Amino acid sequence: MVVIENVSKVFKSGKENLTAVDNVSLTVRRGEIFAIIGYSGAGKSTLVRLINGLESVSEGTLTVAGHRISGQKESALREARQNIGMIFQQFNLMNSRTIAGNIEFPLKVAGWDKAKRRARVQEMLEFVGLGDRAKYYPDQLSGGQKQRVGIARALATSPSLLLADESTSALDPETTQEVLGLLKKVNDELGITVVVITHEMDVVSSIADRVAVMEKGKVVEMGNVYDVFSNPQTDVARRFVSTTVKQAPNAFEAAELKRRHRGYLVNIEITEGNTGIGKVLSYLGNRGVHFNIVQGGLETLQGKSYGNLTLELLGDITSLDAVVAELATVTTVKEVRS
Ligand SMILES: Nc1ncnc2c1ncn2[C@@H]1O[C@H](COP(=O)(O)OP(=O)(O)OP(=O)(O)O)[C@@H](O)[C@H]1O
Repeated sequence: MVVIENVSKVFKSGKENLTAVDNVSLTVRRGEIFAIIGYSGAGKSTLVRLINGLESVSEGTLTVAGHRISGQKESALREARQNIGMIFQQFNLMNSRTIAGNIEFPLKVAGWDKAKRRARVQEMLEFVGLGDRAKYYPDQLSGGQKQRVGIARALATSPSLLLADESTSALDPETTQEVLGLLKKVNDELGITVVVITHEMDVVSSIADRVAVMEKGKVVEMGNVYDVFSNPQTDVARRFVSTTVKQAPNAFEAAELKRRHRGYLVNIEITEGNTGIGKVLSYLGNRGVHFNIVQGGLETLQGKSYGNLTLELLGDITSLDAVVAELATVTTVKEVRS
């Protein structure tokens, strides 16, 4: 759906060059929800603006649904953009128009006749759950409702791609989940490909199929959401994971744990695959070893768990060594050291 090949964007200001997007290559597949996550300044918004042609690429090629975006003139871009809907953090609704008027606007621009416009507006209002709000004005709606209008407006002309740039960042956690639920419905029921730009791990874990992690203009990790976040390879991905799941003890926590527990402390990784952990732990008693769970965190992504547990193992040295060796055959085991 979106094919980005070796794309860079360099902003020039005076003698300074700033590379906002640095040699990025990625493919968003038709029908998926693809997340781009990164901290402020990573280049996410610039990448989205390159996808819809609001910024021109400095290098590389970019196509959306087979339409070339890079290197095109404004007239060709206008046509390509009809296939792309976009929603924004601040909703960008026109306050002087009713909700129906906002949703109708892109249909007017696209030249739809009045009867068709009316029917489509009502259809979209029903789809986003605002069937009874047609005559309201944006100021009379909550943030979540405004974003629903934004989604209805973006989808009115039936694009095949929806770009959501920090679309839930201005919303509280509960409303965020409602809007994410609606984006999932857009994807499931209408088959629209969704690209979500975010700095929030929860957004990715709630709805995305695949993710690209951006840092300093580059994509530093990319893949299936579960694979990337259950086994992060870069510091930036690990930082995102740590916002949702407690990590293995750091040096300070390890010292504190050692002060409070006299047993042998080990941290084990939990992933969906290693069902063998339970088996090993359930036989510990037979070896004269007991355990306490003293710290840890578990999370579910795409219906699969990942995380880690810190265990205090109690028993004689030889049995402990044997147990640790056995655990090491089914998962990653690290001694907790201060
Ligand atoms: N029009 C512009 N002119 C000059 N520099 C720009 C322009 N747009 C973005 N930049 C710079 O490019 C870099 C990437 O910005 P971008 O907005 O794409 O990042 P981001 O990951 O979306 O962050 P945020 O969430 O804060 O918007 C930043 O250093 C920013 O200052």
